[in-house]
Amino acid sequence: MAVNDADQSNKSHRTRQSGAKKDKKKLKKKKKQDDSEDDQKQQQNPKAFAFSSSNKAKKLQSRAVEKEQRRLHVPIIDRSYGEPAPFVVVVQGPPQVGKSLLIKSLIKHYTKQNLPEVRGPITIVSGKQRRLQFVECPNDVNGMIDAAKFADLALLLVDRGYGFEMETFEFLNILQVHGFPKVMGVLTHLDQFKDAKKLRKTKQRLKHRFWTEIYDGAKLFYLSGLINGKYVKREVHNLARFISVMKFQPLSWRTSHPYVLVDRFEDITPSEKVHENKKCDRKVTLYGYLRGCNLKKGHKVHIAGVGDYSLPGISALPDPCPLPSAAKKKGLRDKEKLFYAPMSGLGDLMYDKDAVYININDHLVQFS
Ligand SMILES: Nc1nc2c(ncn2[C@@H]2O[C@H](COP(=O)(O)OP(=O)(O)OP(=O)(O)O)[C@@H](O)[C@H]2O)c(=O)[nH]1
Repeated sequence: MAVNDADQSNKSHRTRQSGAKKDKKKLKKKKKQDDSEDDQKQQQNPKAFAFSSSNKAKKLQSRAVEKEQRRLHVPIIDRSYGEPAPFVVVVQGPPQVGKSLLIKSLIKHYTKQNLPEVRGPITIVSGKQRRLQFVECPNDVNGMIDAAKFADLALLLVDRGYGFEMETFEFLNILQVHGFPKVMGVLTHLDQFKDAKKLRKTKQRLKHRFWTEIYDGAKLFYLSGLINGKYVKREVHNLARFISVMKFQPLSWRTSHPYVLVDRFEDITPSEKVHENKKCDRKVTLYGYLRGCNLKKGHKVHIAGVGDYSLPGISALPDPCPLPSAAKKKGLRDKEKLFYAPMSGLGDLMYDKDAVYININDHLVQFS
């Protein structure tokens, strides 16, 4: 039978209501929709690099904070090799507060030797791996500025009778300029308090004043008075112990610049030249431990309070106060050297550029 194409009426397409074909179609449709949404998003370009999920944002944020903290806590590497130079303990305070007496008491504790007077840096061995150099800070601003540059630990002496004085605040401000070293407070003249309650109150007040100046919990020691003209042994022992185990952080400026704390100097200008002209140019040799980094011949150096000079020469000398282990290794002496204070006139070995001097006590010398 012939059928006219135009007359033919087809059943309209019935979309599948169930079965595999229906699922396939559904998936296809969904995919198409997603793609068009993505296209739309790309076209809109929501803020470039911004997060779209809050979880991701939280993770990113905490990671950034962690990274920053890690950067802040990177240990500063002490690049010095060999034995570390002695740590410098600067004893600072207003006049007559007891600076010399404290240094003498500490030296007595560490070395069992009596120091007649405090002049220049005094080097001692305080432990197997540690040497300390005690310096009394002068009572003028220039002296304080110099001391602030080389101090690894500053002992701030405070007379309880007067409380904190100008000198202490001045010194604290100066310390801030040059990189803050460790700071400890020491209260003296506490024996002048007769009333125990008043003493306790004053201690509290001064402690809180000290904390507001430095930081909450800064260490403050008390020296309760004198026994036979010396501080109480137990208190000095505690203070010495604290200094011996203290951790010193290398300050970044200092580790990148060479500096020397001179513990002895010698004028080597020929005497005829000085006789001829008292104001002639002098040649002076300076002795001390080199800190920071290496120093070279010809370097320009600044001598505090004097001026700028260039170094005509530099030479390494044997350590006048070696650590016990090093002294033993070299097999020079059985007795460990514990003490070196050339300007105060103590110490039994003295190294010069071209000679070594040995001090022998008079009672040990026998003449025949
Ligand atoms: N009663 C009492 N006297 C003390 C105390 N501390 C120090 N002195 C005395 O204070 C005087 C001064 O002590 P020094 O050690 O010479 O003080 P200084 O700070 O070195 O003094 P200058 O170098 O002149 O600034 C000495 O006679 C000490 O005996 C203390 O806690 N109680």
